[in-house]
Amino acid sequence: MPQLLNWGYWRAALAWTRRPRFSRFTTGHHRASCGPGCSWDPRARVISLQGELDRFGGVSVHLARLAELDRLDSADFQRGLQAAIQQWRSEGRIAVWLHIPILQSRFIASAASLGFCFHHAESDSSTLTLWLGEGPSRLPGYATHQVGVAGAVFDENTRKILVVQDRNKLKNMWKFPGGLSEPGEDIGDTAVREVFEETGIKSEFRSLLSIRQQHINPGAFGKSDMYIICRLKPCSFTINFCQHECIRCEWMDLIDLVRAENTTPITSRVARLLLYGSREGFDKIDLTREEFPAVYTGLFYKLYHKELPENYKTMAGMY
Ligand SMILES: NC(=O)C1=CN([C@@H]2O[C@H](COP(=O)(O)OP(=O)(O)OC[C@H]3O[C@@H](n4cnc5c(N)ncnc54)[C@H](O)[C@@H]3O)[C@@H](O)[C@H]2O)C=CC1
Ligand SMILES: [Mg+2]
Repeated sequence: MPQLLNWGYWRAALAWTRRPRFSRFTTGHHRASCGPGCSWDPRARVISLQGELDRFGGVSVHLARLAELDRLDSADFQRGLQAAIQQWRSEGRIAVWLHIPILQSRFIASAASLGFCFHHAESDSSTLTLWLGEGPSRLPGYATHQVGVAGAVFDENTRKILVVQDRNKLKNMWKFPGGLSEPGEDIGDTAVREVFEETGIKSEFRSLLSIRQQHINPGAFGKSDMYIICRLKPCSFTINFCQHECIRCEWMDLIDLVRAENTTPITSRVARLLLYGSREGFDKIDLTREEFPAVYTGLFYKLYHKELPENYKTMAGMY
């Protein structure tokens, strides 16, 4: 948890010369509260931010918490930020994280001229960083991969597998239906959702079969791409495929997909993996899923690995 510092600590964190246009602050000689995370002291003629100190010794500044932000011009902001940086340096802070609401993006150029760089952006804000510590920056980067998930829906009774041909890319190439994971979505849930959206087939997660990692992927805006294929069990069989995304969709004999030439290498390899699993037992190919509580956060996560025999899980009487 970042430590919230008291007002006095950050009194000089961001200051600019008071201007007459802030007339509502010209009377009174007490500190007026002007919103969460920000205080105004008419005597000191400064605006102070409630900076947050993180556990690594960096400082986070949320401009959204600064009152009168709409009326602050870029030059005043830059002067205030410069003074604050000096202060943080003298206090031995290692980095500054500056969170800027999209409507206040005019401050980005001011910050950049003082050495800040983009760290990441969300739909409504950007985050810039400035390294103040010794040597090159040790700040972690932002997201490095996108995650795509496909569902290999295999019907053990008919030995048929569900395949599609994309409308927009890989035309005439058979592949498994799938798509990009939503933020916070489990891998198996992405596979089930994407299969249903693209083909109309309902299914259940069974296991994780393969992971492909590819760098500098044009479809991932030049970032890395993780493409995960799951084994799914069908719960319905009537195809009603999405005309926007697919030009063909069918239940194909698994052996035909294994022999097919108009397919991607990854689809072909996973078809062979499924053939092996269906003949020798899926335990040979499945990475199964189990949920655990996270030690530090108390949240839950999923762990995927080859099935571990029950006596090895408990280790009862094993020593
Ligand atoms: N090796 C294989 O068999 C294949 C693997 N993949 C992997 O699957 C994952 C993504 O699957 P998708 O089916 O593509 O995702 P998806 O099912 O989430 O569809 C993405 C949608 O966004 C649209 N789209 C993408 N870029 C666009 C742009 N610049 N402008 C407008 N619309 C755009 C597409 O037309 C599609 O409708 C990735 O991980 C990718 O690497 C995708 C195709 C084949
Ligand atoms: Mg798709």
